Amino acid sequence: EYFSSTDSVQVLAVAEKDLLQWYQDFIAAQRADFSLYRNFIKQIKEEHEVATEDPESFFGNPINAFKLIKRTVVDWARITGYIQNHPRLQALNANLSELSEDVSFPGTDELRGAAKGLGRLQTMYNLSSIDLADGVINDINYGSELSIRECFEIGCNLFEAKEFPLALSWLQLVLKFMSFQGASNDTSTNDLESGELLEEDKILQGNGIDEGEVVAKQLDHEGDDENEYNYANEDQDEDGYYDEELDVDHYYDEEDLIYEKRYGVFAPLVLYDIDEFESNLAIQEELDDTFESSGLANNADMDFDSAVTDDENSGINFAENSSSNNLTRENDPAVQKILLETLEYLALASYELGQQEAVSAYIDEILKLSPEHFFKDLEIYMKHKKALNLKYSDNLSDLQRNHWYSNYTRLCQGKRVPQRELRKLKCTLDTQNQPLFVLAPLRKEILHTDPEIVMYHGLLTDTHIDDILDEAENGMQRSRVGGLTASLVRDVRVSQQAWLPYNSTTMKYIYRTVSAISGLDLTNAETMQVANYGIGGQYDPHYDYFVREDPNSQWIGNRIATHLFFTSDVEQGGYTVFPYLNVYAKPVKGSMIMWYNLHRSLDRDLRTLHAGCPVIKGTKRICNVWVHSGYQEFRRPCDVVRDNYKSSHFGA
Ligand SMILES: O=C(O)CCC(=O)C(=O)O
Ligand SMILES: [Fe+2]
Repeated sequence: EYFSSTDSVQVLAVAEKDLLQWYQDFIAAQRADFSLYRNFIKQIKEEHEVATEDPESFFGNPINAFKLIKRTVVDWARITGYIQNHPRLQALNANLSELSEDVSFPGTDELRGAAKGLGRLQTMYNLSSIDLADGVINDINYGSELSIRECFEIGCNLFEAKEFPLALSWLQLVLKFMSFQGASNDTSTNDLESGELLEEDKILQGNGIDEGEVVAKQLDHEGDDENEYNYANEDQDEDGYYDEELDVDHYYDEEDLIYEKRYGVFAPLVLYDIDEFESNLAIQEELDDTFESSGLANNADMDFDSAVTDDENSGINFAENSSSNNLTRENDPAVQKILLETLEYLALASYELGQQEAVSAYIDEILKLSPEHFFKDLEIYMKHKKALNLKYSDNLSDLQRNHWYSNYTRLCQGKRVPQRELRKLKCTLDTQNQPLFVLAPLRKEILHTDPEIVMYHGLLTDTHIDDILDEAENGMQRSRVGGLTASLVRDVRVSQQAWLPYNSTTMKYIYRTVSAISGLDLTNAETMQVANYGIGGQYDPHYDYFVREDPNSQWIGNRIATHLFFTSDVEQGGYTVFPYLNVYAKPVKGSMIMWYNLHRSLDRDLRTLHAGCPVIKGTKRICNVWVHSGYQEFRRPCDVVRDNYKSSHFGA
């Protein structure tokens, strides 16, 4: 579960650094080998060219005859042995499997989850796809743009998640970025130029600039000037590297092919698309078979010296080729493939939304690109099938259908409906008649009066919070919702959580503080829940009390009160909101919100519906102390009259 927690994303980033280093070293070493093989083979090939002119005379020369025999006995055997033993690849594989034991790499679900997280943010905060693609979140430019490929991935994943309008907006962006003037009717502009097309592909296509540099540097260290020369120049020759006729060249092509694949080098770890993975695997296997070689360390022993010396064919045409790296190439199969897939998704998403004309327009474009595309038949089907004509409301989620939904989103955006009552709200310093607070009075902010929702500021210091995080670190798991038996991982709550008992010094401090503030008996409190929310992390509107109480619960009675600590600030988003009460609270590190979930009569207070809004930027950390109603008879006695009438007309 990576998308739901910033902490785990950071773990992944650390793991990726390892991957980066390993592959970089691996590639550098492979390339160094390649140049040795190539030079060796080139030299032999030249000999054969001479030999074919007059074989009899050539091999009639005892020196030539000796060289041939020496090569077959010594050199070819060495190369073969070198290639067949494979410590480098074995070492890489060992590293990889060790890493995947430590870190569970994300899969397709996680990618989908992350895309949905972004989509949730867009819906909640009216963030346009084009702004996000430009790295702009709520008018703040964070300078991290999305590439076309990333926009494409978001679009596809949102489509698969049935978020059709959002999927459309992303895929239309892809079309626009590709400067495709087809069926897209969106006319807004974007900073991205088509020249920036498929930025990853540029890298993945193995133009090799970086790797070449790396190797050149490495060889520089080793003082191997010849090799460095070959290396630095190798990048310059984009297609084929060397004489086309040389068989060895196809190794390079294959190597490049691997990079060209979307997740080429990561294929064994990131299973994105099974077909793609399989074809990568096939290429990888072929490559492995070919280069079952021993490590670079053995190079010194090999007798390739003569072959390494000259290489007059390398290093030409640098300037020419660098301009052909521009990926706007219309006929580039990678570009065509994305374009086609984008159009396919656009046609399907439009179809789902009943946008019949758009469907036809997209299919026309598809057939222009690929006349035999199977959408040919689908077009007839789609044209003849009655337009779905879904209304806007047909696409609303259950959540969006709630009558409080607009309050919810408004509050999440930090906006309240103006109300007379708001004027009664105030901030006070309060000792609560507790000796604990005489010297350091509580800084109370009343957010709502009936039911009372109070925010207490500055309760936890950074040290307390660090202690809590340390204690919770090992127990974090994706949050589950649901009472009784069903405890499900659902999108309703996207966060990670752990539970802490009141044992340590800091936890005892929390226990004392909460009992002093609320006056409740904490012997009937749940252990403290620690949670953190990452990208799009949130908690849909809900009640903290249990609708059906668990007869086997270890706690007596329902959750009478919630104490919600904020243990981080949040850069953007992540407010706690009460849709019925027109209340929002912006998280402030070290503060706590407290409210009662039950009326004094212990009936459920339906007004306490609340939510954790999606985090837009940053990490949100909270802790919950839920106290149950048992033992509180003297702490919070009942009124004479039942007071549940106050909320009986609320509720979904
Ligand atoms: O994250 C929030 O602001 C609310 C959390 C919450 O309501 C809960 O954990 O029950
Ligand atoms: Fe809650």
